[in-house]
Amino acid sequence: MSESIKVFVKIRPPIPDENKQSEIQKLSIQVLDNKQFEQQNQEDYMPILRLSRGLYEQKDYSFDNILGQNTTQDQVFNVVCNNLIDDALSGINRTILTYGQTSSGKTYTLFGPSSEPILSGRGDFSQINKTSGLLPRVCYSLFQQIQQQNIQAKIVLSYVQIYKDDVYDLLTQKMGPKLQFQNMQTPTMTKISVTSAQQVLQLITQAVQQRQVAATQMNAQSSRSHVIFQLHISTSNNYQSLLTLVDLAGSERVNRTLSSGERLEEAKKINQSLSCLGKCISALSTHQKHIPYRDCALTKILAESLSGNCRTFLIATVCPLESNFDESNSTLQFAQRCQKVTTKPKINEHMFEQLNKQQIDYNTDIQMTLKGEFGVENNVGFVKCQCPRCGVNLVAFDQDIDEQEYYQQTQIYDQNQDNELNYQHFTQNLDENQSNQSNSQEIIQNLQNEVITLQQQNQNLQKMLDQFLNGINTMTRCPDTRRLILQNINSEDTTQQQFDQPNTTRSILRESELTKYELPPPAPRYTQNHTSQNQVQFQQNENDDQLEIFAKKQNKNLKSQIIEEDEETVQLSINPNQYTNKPITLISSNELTYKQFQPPKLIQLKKNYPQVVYDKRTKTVEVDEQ
Ligand SMILES: Nc1ncnc2c1ncn2[C@@H]1O[C@H](COP(=O)(O)OP(=O)(O)OP(=O)(O)O)[C@@H](O)[C@H]1O
Repeated sequence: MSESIKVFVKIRPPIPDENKQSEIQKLSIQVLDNKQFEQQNQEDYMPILRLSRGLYEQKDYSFDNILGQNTTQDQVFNVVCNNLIDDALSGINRTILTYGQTSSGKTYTLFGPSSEPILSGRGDFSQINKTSGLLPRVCYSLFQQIQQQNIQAKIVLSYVQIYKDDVYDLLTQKMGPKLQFQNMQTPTMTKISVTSAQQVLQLITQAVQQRQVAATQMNAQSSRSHVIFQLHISTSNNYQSLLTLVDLAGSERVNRTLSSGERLEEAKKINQSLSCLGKCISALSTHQKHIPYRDCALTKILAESLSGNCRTFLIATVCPLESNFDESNSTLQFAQRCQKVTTKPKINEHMFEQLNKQQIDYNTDIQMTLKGEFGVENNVGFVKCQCPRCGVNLVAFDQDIDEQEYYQQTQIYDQNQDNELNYQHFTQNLDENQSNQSNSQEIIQNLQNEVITLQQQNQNLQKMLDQFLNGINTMTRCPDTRRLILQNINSEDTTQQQFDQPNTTRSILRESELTKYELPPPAPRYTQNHTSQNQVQFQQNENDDQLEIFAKKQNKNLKSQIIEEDEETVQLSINPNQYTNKPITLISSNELTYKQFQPPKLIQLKKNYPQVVYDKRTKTVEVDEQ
């Protein structure tokens, strides 16, 4: 599963020189809303750091954790290395990088102050001091946990520095030749099997002399090389992991460090390699296809930590004074980009090989005894042997090897490695695309479900519309009234119509809908039969109740007279002169005191008395003119 690089910011306290300056310089970094350490490992908590210069220049950043000026080395270890050893012993690769401007406290964070025994070579490194950095703490913690968990582990140490873009072994007695890359990412470095924290620290201390450190204007002990410390761990539980701690050389503005000569050359190379690292991080954070790992030795070695099978943490170190505003800002921007980079840590398993070599004494100078095989291969002499300490197979070819051919072979090899790495990235991208695709499918599925729900709602609305239209039919038989209602419906929709369809079409639709839903004429409940020219017979429909019929013409009472009324028949007479060609409605009215009558009845009407319609709702009978 992919996860983002975790980023911590460590603010160095002012150091003695700066203390004098800080009387005239303001501090530029402020931590807003920083919780207590116990609360800081909560997943969703991101403390905020405010960087400011003067009154108006202000930038806020948030990170996984911010380690303020007063944070002790112990607290740094607890926060940054939380679960680190558990991970390493259960097959998960872990990397910690320190990044920041020169003199911001990277070496201090990782190793401790320059007086620390592993840096000075003096004193007792067989115990942890208050100021000891992460590296000795990790070593002690690792071996302690192995002992507590009662597991067997084979641990192999490698320790290299990258100086002016060349890789040098730090586990050899004196600075040897630069190392070649045996593949795209790994130089052919010495690996020493170790069995205790003290042993590791002793080897580290021996390497101090070789580390490229020099005084600059900004740091009396400035690292002029990137240092990479690695422990290759394999356990009897059949897990295998790589623990990497990197102390990067600090970026420096030459006009501030006032470097010249050799220091200037070093500074250029340091800045160049940090810029390569920055480009890789930019490309990774914006999901570019090509990541320029091959541009420098540092990024070649860190490729796996930056995007591959590794859980990676970055500690961005910053100086507190306002005079460092620009450098701190650029460090924090880099750190922010790192938060967008993801790696894919996984559990690495392998068959554990029992340690069967006799214990080798490392306390004295390391002497290698090589026993090997000599021979000639493709006209080139070689010697093959195995390192008695770590069991690594070594092959050395005769110097006469055709350099051109060797160079070409290396190029092809590197190219293959490149392709392999690009292929890995391609498959990673493919994985991401596939997961995006499955997300899209999920979205489509949700949309389809929504469509189904909407269709159902639509059906319900359609039913309601049917009922409504039926209602209209039932309420009024009068075509004019219906038209009026429809017009009203249409006029309510006028705004919608502008976007929808022309008014006429809508009307037609409504009319046709109405026609579609028109029921067989419900009224009169008394079917009208012309029994003679001026006589209408009403016959009660089945299941209908009794009906009261009164006559009214517009608002005037109809001056009709009951001609005859018996059980079966009512006959009305209407004055022909008064009511010819006018609509006549038979309604309930007190003025005409009809009693209920049982159908069928006869109503005597004018001869061209046209249509009689009974309106169920108003309980009236309408008489339309023809
Ligand atoms: N947390 C701290 N407490 C006290 N002093 C510190 C702290 N962090 C750093 N320092 C001091 O600040 C100075 C610079 O620190 P350090 O050498 O670790 O910086 P750096 O980032 O590694 O620099 P460079 O990139 O030049 O190697 C040293 O004197 C160191 O002792």
